Parts: sequence; C-alpha cells; structure tokens
Amino acid sequence: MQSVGKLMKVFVTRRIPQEGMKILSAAGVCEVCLWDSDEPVPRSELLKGVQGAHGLLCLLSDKIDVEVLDAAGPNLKVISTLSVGFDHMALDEIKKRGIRVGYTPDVLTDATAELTVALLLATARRLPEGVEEVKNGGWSSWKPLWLCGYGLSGSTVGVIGLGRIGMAIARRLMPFGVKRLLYAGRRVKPEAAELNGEFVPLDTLVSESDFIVVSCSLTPETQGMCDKAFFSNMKNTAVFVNSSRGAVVNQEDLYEALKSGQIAAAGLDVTTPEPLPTNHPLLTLKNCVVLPHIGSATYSTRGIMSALTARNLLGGLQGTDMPSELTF
Ligand SMILES: O=CC(=O)O
Repeated sequence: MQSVGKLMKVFVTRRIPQEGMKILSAAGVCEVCLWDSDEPVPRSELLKGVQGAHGLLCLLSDKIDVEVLDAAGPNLKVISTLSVGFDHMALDEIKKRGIRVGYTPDVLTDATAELTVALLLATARRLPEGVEEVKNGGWSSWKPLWLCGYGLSGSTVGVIGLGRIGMAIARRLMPFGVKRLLYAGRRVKPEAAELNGEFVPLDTLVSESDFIVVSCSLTPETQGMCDKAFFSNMKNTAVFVNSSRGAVVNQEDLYEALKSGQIAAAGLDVTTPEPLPTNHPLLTLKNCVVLPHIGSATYSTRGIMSALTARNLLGGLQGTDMPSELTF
C-alpha cells in the first residue's frame, strides 16, 4: 500500500495533449516523469524511466515487453496506452504480474472511420496523383481518359473486421450508393443488419468486393493475412484499404499485386515498419497512397484520448474503476 503523502511515480513516454497532463497533475497522487519530446523515447531511456514506476502511460509505438516490465519492477500496477490497439504490449506477461491495462476504445471511432473513408476516396479517385499533376505541369487539358478511377456508387464493399471502427466506416460508406456490404471476421454481427451486411467467408469477400477495407485487430490469426493468395483472389479493378495495423499485410505481396496490375490501388494508413523508410518500394508506386498512421488525428479526438488515458491511469494507480479497462 502506498504510504500517505508519498506520491506514486508515473512514467509518460511522450508529450501528450495537455488535457491528460492536467488531469494527472490535478489528481495530486502521482509524480509525473515525462519523456519531454514529440519523438519516441529511446529504448534505453524507457528502461531507465520506468524503474520503480507505479504507472506507465505509453503509446502504440512503445513496445511493452518483458524487458520493460522487468525494468519497471514490482511497483507497476497499471499501464495506460493512448491507443485503441494493444498489440504492442505483451499481455500474457502483463497479466501474470497482475498489472491492469487501460486503452482508448470508442473515443477515436469517428475520427478513424472518417480518415479511412477519406483514404479510400483519395486512393480510388487518385487524388494524390491529381494534385501532383497540377503542381508539376502534367495538367495539359481536360482529357476524357485521364486520371480515371473507381466510384463507390453501385459497388460492393467488403469490410474485414466489422467491429466498432469497421461498422463506423461501413455506416459512412453506404450513403455513397454502395449496393452490397460484405463482412468477414470471427462471428456474425447483429448490428450489421441495419446496413443489410452479409457475413461471408473471407475468400468470398475478397473475390466479390470492389473495395476491401481492413479494420480488424492484429492477432496471430490476422498477421500476414493479406498475402499473395489474398491479392490474387481480388478483382483487377478492386481497391484495397488498410487502417488497422501494417502487419496484417504482407507488403512484398502487396507491392507485386500493385505493380503487376493484379489489383487497382491500395491506400494504407498503417505500414510495417512505421515510419516506412522513404526508399520503400511501395512509395515508388502511383497506385499506392500511404499515410503516416493518422487515423485518430483530429485535435479534439487526441485531446479526448489523452484525458481518457490519464483517467485510466489514475484508476489503476488508485485501485478504482478505470473508464476503459482492457479485459484480457
Ligand atoms: O492505431 C491507432 C490506435 O490503436 O489507437
């Protein structure tokens, strides 16, 4: 038990929006050690910073493995991540040590769905190519066959992983005149009925969709799921969009599929690694639009995520309810 008057140590691995920092300082229960930078904490500093910490506030880019847990030591009661994803944390080890975990579901659903729709449209209608042509003088006249892409009207959209975010994406896409919504995943989702969503085997979704949106979590089952066989099964006119985790995709296979014309285009908000090296082959392709993992990046969403992450941390420190505790 923490002795009265003694503050608990919290390590925060990056500058976060002030909403969260204010909540932590106002609570008066913890002393915050902040890696005061917008850039990732070097591993050695992370290992030093967590020593003796009671709480760890981390980001999806921090790998929280046995080494970090060992470095933190037995004081650590709670890890609160500023993300909905939790594949960066060694949950089995965390569980063994009885450490609670907080995360940020729901609050980023709208922002992420919106970004995914923007990415899909930008990719399908070739917006980055068009913008580039305007700047580099390639726009010589209005041309009937120039910069044509694919539209959603009358199309079949397949969502892999119709969870909170997948459903929010589907709800936003349907008003564009989508004819059929297919989804694949672990189980039937009753909420899909409102959109006449059809639960189908992954193979069917892949072969019948004009747009494939990946919105599932990264798990051992989904790791590398979008591979050569997957892309070979897609229509040549189909567009692939991923805003979940980069590791769901085999990027070499995606490159081949895009280069050879096996598929029409891809929009990625997530890659492996992140950042994607600037000399990566995917970046040489006009039909591949890559964004720097900005799904939840609106000012308001990031502020709300920061506040929720702080509240989760405080709940864990004080042994009370956490607003969004991960059950695992
Ligand atoms: O990818 C974003 C998140 O997990 O919050």
